[in-house]
Amino acid sequence: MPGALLSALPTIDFANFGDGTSEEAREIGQKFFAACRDVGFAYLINTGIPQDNVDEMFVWSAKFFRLPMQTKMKAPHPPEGSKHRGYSGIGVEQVSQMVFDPTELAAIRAKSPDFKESFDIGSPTSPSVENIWIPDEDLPGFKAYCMQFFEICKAFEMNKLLPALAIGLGLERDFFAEYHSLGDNQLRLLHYPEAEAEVFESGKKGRIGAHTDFSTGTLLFQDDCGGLEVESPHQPGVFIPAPPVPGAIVFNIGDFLMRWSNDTLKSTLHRVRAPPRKEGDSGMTRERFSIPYFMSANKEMIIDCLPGCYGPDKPKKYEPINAGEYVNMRLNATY
Ligand SMILES: O=C(O)CCC(=O)C(=O)O
Ligand SMILES: [Fe+2]
Repeated sequence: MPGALLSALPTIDFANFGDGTSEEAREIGQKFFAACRDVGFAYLINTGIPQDNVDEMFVWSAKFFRLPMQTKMKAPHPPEGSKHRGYSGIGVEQVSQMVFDPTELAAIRAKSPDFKESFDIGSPTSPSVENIWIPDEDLPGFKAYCMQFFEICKAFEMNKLLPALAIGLGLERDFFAEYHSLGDNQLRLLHYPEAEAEVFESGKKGRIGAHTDFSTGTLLFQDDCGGLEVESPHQPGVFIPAPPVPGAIVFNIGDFLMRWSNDTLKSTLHRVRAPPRKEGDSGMTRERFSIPYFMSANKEMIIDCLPGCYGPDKPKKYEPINAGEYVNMRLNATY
């Protein structure tokens, strides 16, 4: 029973969600909504995403990151943060929390660089940004599998996840569909290399600093290394472990949906730390792989406060905003 292994985060079981029209589906939606409102994070189980596909994506990710640097650099991430595609080497991206001032950003980067490398992939039909691939002969099959996995995530998003959220919010099952119809999402392969435990303990290097995600929500697949932590909903500044659970996907709300919901749903701070040393360790902290899939609204959509999230007792806190402008503003601050 996976539930017994989980941390303080709630678990949402999609087994009986079906097409989202049954009474059981309504209950799943309500439970999911409560998790997004109270914690902003949940483990999702029985999503219908086959574990074999997830495992295979991790195999491809490891093959990609093991390529020589000069091969990975055939698909370099452009300097603009908003063109979030291709390979970023160690130290290129520094996650920061709502800091937009260049001097302040430079100071954060210099202090404790996120020790990770990443490869970003978007929809092949994205109207705004094109994918950047290494030549297929350098890793035959890689591009095809990434695209297949992207579609697997998108199917779960469109057929189950967004409908469950809509139902939980008391909206029509398909409410979010037109806002996310273009699937302008981002699949990100992440690799945190191994290093001496001491460099993490002394703060010379970090894995990923505390941050919130920008967009609607994130599906996060992690390997068995551990180290993901989520800010406690009850104690600000206290982080609770979100350990890997076989077969479960971590889900979290992003800032965009928090704003859209008039702060009803929570975009919660999270970070990745090196797992603590264990007796008999060699003094090296092992490498870690993870694969977030960020779900975004179509860039041209203007979003105003979600129906049901405002009223006489809860006035609208935010002006309507264009989805693309919002996300670009956030992305440009990370490069
Ligand atoms: O590597 C992880 O588990 C977390 C990654 C993450 O939070 C992110 O990329 O936004
Ligand atoms: Fe994140």
